[in-house]
Amino acid sequence: MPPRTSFSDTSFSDTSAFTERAADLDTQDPLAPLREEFLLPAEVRSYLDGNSLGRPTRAAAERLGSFAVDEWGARLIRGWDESWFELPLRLGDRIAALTLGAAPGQTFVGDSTTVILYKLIRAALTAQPDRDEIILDAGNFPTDRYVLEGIARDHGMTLRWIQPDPVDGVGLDDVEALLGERTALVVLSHVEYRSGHLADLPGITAAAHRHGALVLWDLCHSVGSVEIALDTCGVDLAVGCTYKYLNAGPGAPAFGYVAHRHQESLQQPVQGWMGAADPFAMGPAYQPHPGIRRFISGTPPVTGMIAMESMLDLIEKAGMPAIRQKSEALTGFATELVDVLLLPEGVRYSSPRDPAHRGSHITVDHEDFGSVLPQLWKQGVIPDFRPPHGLRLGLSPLSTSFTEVLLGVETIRRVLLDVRDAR
Ligand SMILES: Cc1ncc(COP(=O)(O)O)c(C=O)c1O
Ligand SMILES: Nc1c(O)cccc1C(=O)C[C@H](N)C(=O)O
Repeated sequence: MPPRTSFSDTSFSDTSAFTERAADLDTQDPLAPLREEFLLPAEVRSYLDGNSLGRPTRAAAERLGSFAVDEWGARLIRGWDESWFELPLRLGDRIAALTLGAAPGQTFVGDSTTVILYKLIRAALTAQPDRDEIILDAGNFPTDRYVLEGIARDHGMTLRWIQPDPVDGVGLDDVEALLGERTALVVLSHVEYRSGHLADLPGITAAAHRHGALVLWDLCHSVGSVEIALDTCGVDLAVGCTYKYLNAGPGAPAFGYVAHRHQESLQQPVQGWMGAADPFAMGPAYQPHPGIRRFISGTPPVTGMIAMESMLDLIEKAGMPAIRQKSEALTGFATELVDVLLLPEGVRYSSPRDPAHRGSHITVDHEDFGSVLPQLWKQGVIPDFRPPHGLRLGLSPLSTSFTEVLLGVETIRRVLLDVRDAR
């Protein structure tokens, strides 16, 4: 029998239909073999949190061990000359080529997302002393908002807040309504961390430029799951974390992107020795390195970068178009399941219904989800929770199967009913 195109004709009692459909989707998935490249511990029955922390690849686990023994252990300080010094820019260029649509020499790896946000925002403002307004949105991730609040406080900037639709996020009109000749910078997330809404990056970037403003995009929830074209769209600045869909491991350093046309004119505020023109000259005064390296500050976190190379290999093998296609299929399947299994139990959507308008996660709401989550984790089903009542299903395209999604949503339904019955 051909796989069903939807569950609209299926009652929950026919769970075999769901199981059969999930199995068919996994069989037909051209990227399914790549899932075996990840560590898949049996007790994790359904991992739905790759947009917080991606699974490790098997190769990363092995690579971390050999790095400790063969490089750190055997080469010691010689490792810096042999490979580590170039790592931030070599990995930056790889991330750029594979996931950002960016030419070489514009992307570096190092620091946390928060610290790079601070450095690039400060650099953008210093370059525009005659502009004193920043556009941001109340739905952005807290670290973005907190960094901007601190900079506004310390440097006399006015924050122009967008109050976005909780599901449909920041729209072009929202930004255009606040743009003006005093706008220095627009700071937004490409994919919204709670709803998963996918912003109109090209349109908003062009609108900001029409008013002479710069744009900084936070790519944490899009890099590695959504196709991005920073150079083509004329993006000025971008930042993204590597521990979500780039599977670089907890606390792995972020990347920063600075378009070539800005590099000479931007001065980043944490001018450390590793961003100097000749770090080991240890000269009397700071002279910035002529290229993207000037945005590095101190010693880059080499150990934290080791794991990401093997994930970049998998992304290179799969290609971002196929990865995005799998992502849309996974979130599309998840919404089909939510429609049949969860909406009847009072669960509500907090994400756009159209896969083209969202990243690789969806959020559903119910007042009991705060109590449901711990039970799910105990049963090896691992989404995460975002206030006030949101269960977030993060579907990493290369490491998530359709069967895993079905198991997850079915378990969410069962635990939700158990929690309700226990009252
Ligand atoms: C949009 C966004 N920005 C930034 C961060 C995190 O910043 P950091 O890596 O500095 O904790 C996250 C979550 O990890 C995020 O979702
Ligand atoms: N980034 C995180 C972290 O470093 C530790 C624990 C959790 C997280 C997160 O999931 C935050 C993430 N950016 C979010 O979208 O909520």
